[in-house]
Amino acid sequence: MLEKLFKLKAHQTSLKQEVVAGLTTFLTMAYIIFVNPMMLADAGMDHGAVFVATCLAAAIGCLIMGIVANYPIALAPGMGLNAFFTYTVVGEMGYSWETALGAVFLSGVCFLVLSLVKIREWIVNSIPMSLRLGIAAGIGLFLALIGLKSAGIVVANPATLVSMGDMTAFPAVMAVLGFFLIIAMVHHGMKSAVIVSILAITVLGVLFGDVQYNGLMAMPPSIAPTFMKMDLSSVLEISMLSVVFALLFVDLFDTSGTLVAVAHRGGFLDDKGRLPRLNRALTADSTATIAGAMLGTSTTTSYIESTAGVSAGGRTGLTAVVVGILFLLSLFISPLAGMVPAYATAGTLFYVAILMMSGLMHVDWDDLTEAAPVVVVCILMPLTFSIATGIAMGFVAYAAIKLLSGRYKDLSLGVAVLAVLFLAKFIYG
Ligand SMILES: Nc1ncnc2[nH]cnc12
Repeated sequence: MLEKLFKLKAHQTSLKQEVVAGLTTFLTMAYIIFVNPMMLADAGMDHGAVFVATCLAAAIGCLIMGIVANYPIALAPGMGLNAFFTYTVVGEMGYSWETALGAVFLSGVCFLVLSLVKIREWIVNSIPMSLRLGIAAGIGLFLALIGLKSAGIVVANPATLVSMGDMTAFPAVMAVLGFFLIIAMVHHGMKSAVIVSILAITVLGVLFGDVQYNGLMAMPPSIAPTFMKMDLSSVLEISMLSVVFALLFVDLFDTSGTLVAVAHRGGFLDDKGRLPRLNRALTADSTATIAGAMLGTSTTTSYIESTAGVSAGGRTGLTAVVVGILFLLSLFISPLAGMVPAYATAGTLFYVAILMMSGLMHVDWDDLTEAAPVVVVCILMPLTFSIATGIAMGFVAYAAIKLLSGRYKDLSLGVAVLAVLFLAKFIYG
């Protein structure tokens, strides 16, 4: 049956190879089980319920991707997208988390429709590569800042805006240690580096009496506080539509970039550089977002960490199915998830920042008209504490710079229209 469903022989793989690949991918992305509930709890959501929603949304995404699209690509609620949900939509714009979940739901439905009618490809292709790279890197810097702030390493300063916190305080020391541990372990090829670092720092927290030990395993907590709590009543307001648009937009870039990167690593692209069964992969992605919003989590997306499993030999959807099953089993480790302190995951955020910034090497730094908008996005995204603002400023900068430099041919209609819309939003609010 496995052979019929996943065509293991045709993909020159075996059950054992796929299970090892699935375990590898899971270990590299399992940090989301700890980070996501912590991040969404900042938006006022129930930690236990989000923990369950995170595991279930990831499992649903992985199982659909594996069984329907037959790709070794795993999904989970995305970093960056969860920060946008908590700090921009709820924190800055003041919407309730229920309304924000409604916006996630609607963005998932729009993504599904766009994928089915193939407009998605046109939108993504009309965005210049430099802006796509800049957006990924900017999200990375944004995550790094969140990590530094949560560990007390970067603190507010009325004179200079920000400055260094108390580096001898326990959380700061632990965060730095966790980060160094990850880098050293990754350097030595340890696939489980991130999760080992999170657990090691949590154990130190318990040993030093900073974290209370609550046990490791238990029946899953109730999902009732977030299940079907999304509120769709205000998502049709004009200001909310821009949130839906931003969520859709960020997910669009995120997913496209991730799918291409993973497919590239696995050799799944055809001779024209296209991904076969792309629509099935996108359908899995958007369906998982819709299911995640109903369960109680921010946007679910394809994970770049899937490249770890592909490097370990994962070639078919069976890898993703193994990851999905492991996320289901994770439902039983909620006491451990509840114990992990913020400083144990701060190093992880910084590490993800490094992964997301690596694309900057492909920017044409000799062409100022390409490099300048990239830097605008990268700097403004963390400093305005908003992914959406960073993206919008990048588009405006790109269009203005290309126009003033006389490089009209580089300016596609899509970018020009978006730049005008973003500019209007800055002016009229
Ligand atoms: N938003 C995201 N996109 C791709 N891979 C990720 N890994 C963690 N967050 C991710």
